[in-house]
Amino acid sequence: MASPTTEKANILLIGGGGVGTIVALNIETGGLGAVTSVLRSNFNVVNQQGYTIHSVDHGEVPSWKPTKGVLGSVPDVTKESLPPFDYVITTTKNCPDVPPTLPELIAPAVTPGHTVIVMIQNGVNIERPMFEKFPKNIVLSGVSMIGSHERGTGVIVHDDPDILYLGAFRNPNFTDSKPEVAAAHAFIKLYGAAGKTNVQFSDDVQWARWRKIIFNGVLNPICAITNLDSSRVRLADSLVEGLVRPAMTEVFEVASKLGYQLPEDIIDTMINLDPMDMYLEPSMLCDFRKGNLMEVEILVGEPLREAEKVGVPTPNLKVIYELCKAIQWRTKETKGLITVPPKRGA
Ligand SMILES: NC(=O)C1=CN([C@@H]2O[C@H](COP(=O)(O)OP(=O)(O)OC[C@H]3O[C@@H](n4cnc5c(N)ncnc54)[C@H](OP(=O)(O)O)[C@@H]3O)[C@@H](O)[C@H]2O)C=CC1
Ligand SMILES: CC(C)(CO)C(=O)C(=O)O
Repeated sequence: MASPTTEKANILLIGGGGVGTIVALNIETGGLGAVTSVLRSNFNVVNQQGYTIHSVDHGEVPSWKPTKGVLGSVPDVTKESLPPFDYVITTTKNCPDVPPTLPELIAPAVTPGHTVIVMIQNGVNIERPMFEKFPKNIVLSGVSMIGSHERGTGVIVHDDPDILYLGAFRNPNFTDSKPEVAAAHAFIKLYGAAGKTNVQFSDDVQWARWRKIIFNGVLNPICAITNLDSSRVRLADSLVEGLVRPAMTEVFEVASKLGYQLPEDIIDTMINLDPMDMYLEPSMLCDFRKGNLMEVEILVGEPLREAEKVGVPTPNLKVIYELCKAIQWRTKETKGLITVPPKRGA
């Protein structure tokens, strides 16, 4: 487990978009961690002028940068003789169908046996490839209920308060879970130090992830496929009873078969998660509208593969998955990640 090497914990955050920026701001405001953020498309703008943040929790924050600055790529701690990072926080979109995979991306910054990896990302089974690549590291799970998006380059609009359920994934190579639980509490302390966020310990991170996947595996992709925000999905004729509820019921049954007993009213809770007058755009719809790749595999593919393993029929989820994969395929073609054979006569 990381014992901070400097007075403040030395933190690398990878992916400074909607969620990552607010995560970095929370930590810096609390004063117990010093953050370096690795950025991609917004690197030049943020490097030159900082972020412009409109936050329901932090107010108006102009020209903001983490104290250790921003980088355009993941630093290699061994080659660059850098002090080890106590924490590497992942807040990118997680798309294992597009290389590099997340473990490959973060590897140069991870010190085996020292760095605590904190995955503040949606999805189920996301820890499995992490433990394969980093068998000696602690990996924490952050299930975030925030609403925060990058609306222009370096412009973050955070309009739904930050609630984070933080706990430890079980590393199958560790016999004792105590260091993992201690690491979760240590991170909660530094994350919540500013008192601007609602961060809570989660003692069953798999349960928390299967609870949230009822929303993220169904409403999120349906919003993207239909190009409708979640309020319009709820208003649109028979879509809720015809597709949303049946597909959520399938995911509920998969979770039950796996041993995660969710509350009986979870489906209604998730359908009505956000106030109607919020017109919430879930993250997959945001990606669709920006022409970005979507987290199809960790949000829809994994629940479906689990369903197949435990023998739960999921005909609705299967159709949602195939349609999402087709959208993803189209985005990959637009981005030049795949090419099709030339049209005859062209
Ligand atoms: N937004 C929300 O309100 C919520 C999101 N979540 C989850 O949080 C996670 C983060 O989502 P969100 O903040 O919305 O995502 P965003 O797309 O807003 O931000 C992700 C950031 O990561 C960057 N990134 C991606 N790959 C790399 C890379 N290789 N190197 C450096 N930077 C990279 C992206 O850059 P680029 O612009 O170049 O792609 C982007 O700036 C996801 O798992 C999401 O499902 C959970 C709850 C709510
Ligand atoms: C549930 C919700 C909408 C916000 O926490 C989300 O997880 C997402 O946008 O992906």
